[in-house]
Amino acid sequence: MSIRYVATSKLPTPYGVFAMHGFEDSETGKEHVALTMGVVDDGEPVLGRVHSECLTGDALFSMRCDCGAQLQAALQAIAKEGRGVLLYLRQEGRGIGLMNKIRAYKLQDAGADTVEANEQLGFGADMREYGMCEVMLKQLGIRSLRLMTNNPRKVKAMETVGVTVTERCPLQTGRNPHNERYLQTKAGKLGHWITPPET
Ligand SMILES: Nc1nc2c(ncn2[C@@H]2O[C@H](COP(=O)(O)OP(=O)(O)OP(=O)(O)O)[C@@H](O)[C@H]2O)c(=O)[nH]1
Ligand SMILES: [Zn+2]
Repeated sequence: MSIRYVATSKLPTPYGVFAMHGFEDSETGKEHVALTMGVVDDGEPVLGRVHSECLTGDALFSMRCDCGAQLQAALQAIAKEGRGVLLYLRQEGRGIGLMNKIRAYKLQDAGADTVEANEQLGFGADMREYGMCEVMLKQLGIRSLRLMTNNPRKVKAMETVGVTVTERCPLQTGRNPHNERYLQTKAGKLGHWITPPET
C-alpha cells in the first residue's frame, strides 16, 4: 500500500475543533485527510463518514448533488457526540476527476442521467476504490464504524478493507429541486437507500 501518514494538526470549524490528519499516496499523488474528534482508538465503534471529494458541492455550494449538506451534517453529528471520524477522500466525481465530472454535467444538461453521462464518457458508473481507508483507519486505531451513508457499496467496501460496520446511519439531507433527478437515479440505478419525498 502506497499511503503514508504525514502529520496531525488542529482544525477549528463552526462545529467544533477537530484533529486533522494528513495522508499521501505516493502512487497516485493524492492527498487524503481524516478529521477526528474525541478518543477514537479505544476499540468502541466510532461514528464515521467516508466522504468523497466534491469540489462543486463541498466548496462551491452546488445544488446539483447532496454532498455539501451531507458533509456538514456528518461533521455536526460527530461534534454532537463529541467523538467520531470523517475521511475526506480525494476521489472527485466518483473517481473520474473534476474535468470529467464537468463533461458529465454537460451531458446531464443535455438530458443524460448521472450514470448514463459517465457511461457515455467511457467510465463505469462509480470508479471509486476505498483501499486507502485501511491504512488511514489503522493509523487512527479505528477497527469498527457506525457509518453515515446511504450507499450500500460503501458499507461493503469498508468490510473489504477489514473494518466492521456495526451500524449504518442514514444521511439523507440536502434534497432540492435541482438534485431531485440525481437522487432518484442514485436510488434507482446505484441502489442507494434513499426514501422518496412525501407526495
Ligand atoms: N461522475 C459524477 N460524479 C458525481 C456526480 N454528482 C456527484 N458526483 C461525485 O459523487 C461523489 C459522491 O457520491 P454520491 O454517489 O453522491 O454519494 P456517496 O458518497 O456514494 O454515498 P453517500 O455516502 O450516501 O453520500 C463525489 O465524489 C462527487 O464529486 C455526477 O453527476 N457525476
Ligand atoms: Zn456532490
